[in-house]
Amino acid sequence: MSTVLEEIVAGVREDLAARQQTTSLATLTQRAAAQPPALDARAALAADGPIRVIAEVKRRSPSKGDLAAIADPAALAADYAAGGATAISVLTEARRFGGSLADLDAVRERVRIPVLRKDFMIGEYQITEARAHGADIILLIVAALDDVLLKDLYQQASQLGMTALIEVHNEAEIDRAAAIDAQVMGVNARNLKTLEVDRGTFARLAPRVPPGCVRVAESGVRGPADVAEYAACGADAVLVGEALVTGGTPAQAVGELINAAGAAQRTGEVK
Ligand SMILES: O=P(O)(O)OC[C@@H](O)[C@@H](O)c1c[nH]c2ccccc12
Repeated sequence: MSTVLEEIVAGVREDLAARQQTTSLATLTQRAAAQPPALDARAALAADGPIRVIAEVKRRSPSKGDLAAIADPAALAADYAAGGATAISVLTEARRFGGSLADLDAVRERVRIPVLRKDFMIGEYQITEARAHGADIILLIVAALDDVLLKDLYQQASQLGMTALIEVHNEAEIDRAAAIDAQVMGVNARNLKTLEVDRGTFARLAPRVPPGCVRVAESGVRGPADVAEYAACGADAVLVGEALVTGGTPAQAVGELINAAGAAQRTGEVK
């Protein structure tokens, strides 16, 4: 039986093949070269402060189904930025998450903070495509890549000036990410093979993340208390989708997450 991750990647592969028929890599390379340089997302995520929030534009998910219609992704991203988000994550996967490159374009045009293209990257075409559409950060999911491809895509992203958020879910994946000298690691509380969420994953794995590497806690944040907990366990940043798109007041919601981490830090909870 195939895992959820394998099923998602199979769909991504088909959609990718269709795009490759309509837009050549040479065209994307030209468009990427015409973009303003990528913003330094690593520095932004490593900056001082209680916690950095990467706020996600997420319409639906394989685990939860429809979350929010998001008719105007750029307006949502602007709200996130106004609330103090450090970066915006835009899901571009269409089949399971309802995203698109058009969403990425719209968000890129509106905000001046780093933008993450959140997708299932399986080849160099998508990395160039991300830069051509103005992304500053790409996601590389260790569980979806072999070591050779992981390293190739990581190097390509670096050459294009982008930051790679390397996503891990267990000890072995942290070691594989460390082997390519990952500078920004995202510990996903959701197992993409089963979609199960375990909020203890970050606390358990954080000590194994190499020092100097920016630590991002991904998924499962229900509200301020969960962010305070992630911050207390040493997260530099949190990546939040569902709680922000279903909350109704995104700018305020982002502010509350940041304040919760700040309050935890002031009362000495942060280790
Ligand atoms: O909606 P949540 O539970 O706040 O999760 C956000 C984000 O971490 C999640 O969307 C995510 C993390 N890694 C991914 C990889 C692919 C697709 C989605 C994801």
